Amino acid sequence: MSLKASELILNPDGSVYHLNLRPEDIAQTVILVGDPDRVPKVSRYFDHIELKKSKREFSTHTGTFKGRRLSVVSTGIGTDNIDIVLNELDALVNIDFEGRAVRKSLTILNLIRLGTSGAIQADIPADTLVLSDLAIGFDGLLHFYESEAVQRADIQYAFLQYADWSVLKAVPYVVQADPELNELLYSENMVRGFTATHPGFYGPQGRSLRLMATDADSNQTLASFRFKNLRITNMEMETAAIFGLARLLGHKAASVNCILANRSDGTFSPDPSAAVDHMIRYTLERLAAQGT
Ligand SMILES: O=P(O)(O)O[C@H]1O[C@H](CO)[C@@H](O)[C@H]1O
Ligand SMILES: O=c1cc[nH]c(=O)[nH]1
Repeated sequence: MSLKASELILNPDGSVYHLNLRPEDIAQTVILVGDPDRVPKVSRYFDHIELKKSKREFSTHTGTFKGRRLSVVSTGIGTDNIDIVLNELDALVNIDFEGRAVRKSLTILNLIRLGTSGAIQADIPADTLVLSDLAIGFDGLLHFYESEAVQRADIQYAFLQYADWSVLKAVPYVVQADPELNELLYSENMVRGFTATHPGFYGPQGRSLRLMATDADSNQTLASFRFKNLRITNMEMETAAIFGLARLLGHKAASVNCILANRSDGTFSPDPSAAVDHMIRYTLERLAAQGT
């Protein structure tokens, strides 16, 4: 069945609507960063850059690192943007734009988020690299898709009961990283994490400037939750949607987050740009060493 012009939206040059990319523009391994200014901070380590394109907050560089083709794409902030980026990256590899039809043979992308995040546990200091095994999404995005099969209902219901969750908020969903990609990225100096993905930076993450949050203790509630030996480690604004949509679309996803703030003791990284640079160099070397 042909996808209508209103559903698969293509620009006059044949590129996909928001990302402004054509199928040949992306590599099979894509690094996702929130901040468009982080894209050149990744690609400056490439052997060479073959493509630079951008539109709105979505900036893409494609090139090679130690001979391996990689793309780095900025998502901007939030899971609403992740919905666009994951659907359009998938369309680039799995939909034939000329025939406007899903391809018979599907391509699996490796999607690796390199983000910044706040820790909620006292023993995870600023500058730590957290590799997320799981994520809990408080944004509700995944519930707009048929997604029960990829949700960890056991953890979700335990959390709902524990937190006495208000029905006025979206039902949290728990989703997993790709275990193979995580093994490839992991080393002992990282912390394995269970990442909370919020639909905002202030109220949803327990910050109050002039507006009061409905639950002033929400970070403590999250930090105290236990499921078997699991605890929620850190919070940011994209990982759960990346894990959930990647699983639904058949891609592999991982999320490495550099801890900038520790919300438990109120500290902040003394040198955030050095911490982010360390995360970038670590991940690139890891990908090159493992041949992904
Ligand atoms: O540094 P990035 O990747 O943007 O990630 C974090 O930083 C932003 C908030 O400052 C949110 O996008 C959050 O997830
Ligand atoms: O506290 C923080 C730090 C970075 N990003 C977030 O979303 N929260």
